[in-house]
Amino acid sequence: MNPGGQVLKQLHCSDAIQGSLACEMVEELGGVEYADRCGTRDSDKEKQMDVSKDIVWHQHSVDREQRERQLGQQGCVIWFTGLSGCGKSTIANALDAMLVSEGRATTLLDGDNVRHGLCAPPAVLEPEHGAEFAERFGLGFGAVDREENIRRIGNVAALMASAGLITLTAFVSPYRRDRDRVRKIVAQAGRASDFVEVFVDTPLEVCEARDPKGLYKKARAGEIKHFTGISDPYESPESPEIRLDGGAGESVEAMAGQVREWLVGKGVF
Ligand SMILES: Nc1ncnc2c1ncn2[C@@H]1O[C@H](COP(=O)(O)OS(=O)(=O)O)[C@@H](OP(=O)(O)O)[C@H]1O
Ligand SMILES: Nc1ncnc2c1ncn2[C@@H]1O[C@H](COP(=O)(O)OP(=O)(O)O)[C@@H](O)[C@H]1O
Repeated sequence: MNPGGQVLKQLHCSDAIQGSLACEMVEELGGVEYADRCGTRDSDKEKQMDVSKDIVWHQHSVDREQRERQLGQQGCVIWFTGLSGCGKSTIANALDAMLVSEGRATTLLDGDNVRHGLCAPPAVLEPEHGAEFAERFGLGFGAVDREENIRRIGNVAALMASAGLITLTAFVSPYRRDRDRVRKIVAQAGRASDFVEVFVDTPLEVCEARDPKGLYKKARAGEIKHFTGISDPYESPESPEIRLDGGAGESVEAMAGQVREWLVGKGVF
């Protein structure tokens, strides 16, 4: 990677972050906010820029194929996306239970849960790590924070798929670019077909009527900023592998079954 070159100038911010660039280099790419939050801040910037050259990929003796053979399935990422309240968690949870009852090895990453740990907000980090750390690494719901949230989850999901697990994820993941980046990460870790985008397409009115956590009410009252569908955008997938019509009165079991059938059809197990 040539950090000063034209090639980098064309990169997106988070691609540059993966290359361990210093704040100024990332800023140069146009991502000032992301750079300030996530770029390296060490005084010895020269050394920081060279760090990537000192990291060498380690080839393990147990490879992915061996793990998959042992489990009798292909690792993959089933990525549920949609508005808050569309049914992502409920359907992913039903599918998870269905697959586990059949002896499949799975895992389920859910937005609300992951935001309690790996992607915790600043207020959760501050008591243990201090204000500066919390401000730098804690995540909220602005576009850059969602980008980092999905980047972290995408990498974790790819690692889990590499371990042979059927990895179910339920995140709003409202931005197409962020989802497409995860698709790329997952494909690079395995096969192009390993990323399965499932769009839970439930009309906003239905989600808002459900409002199980009272968040839409708060968003309408202006108590929550950047609320997807109300004061923040949701970019629908253009060509998801699977589209579930979450507002048509179909049962959760039927929709989970639809995803299961798709996996069977693709030979995942
Ligand atoms: N501003 C705003 N916008 C959307 N959602 C919000 C917001 N604030 C809190 N919540 C709650 O957080 C859950 C979404 O977290 P995610 O990590 O999935 O979001 S994202 O993928 O980074 O967009 C989401 O969970 P689900 O309702 O299960 O989708 C909400 O309960
Ligand atoms: N197909 C469905 N039909 C009726 N209610 C549903 C359906 N799917 C989900 N629900 C209900 O809608 C609410 C939101 O579902 P949830 O899975 O939490 O959505 P999300 O994870 O997308 O925020 C829950 O109360 C759930 O029971």
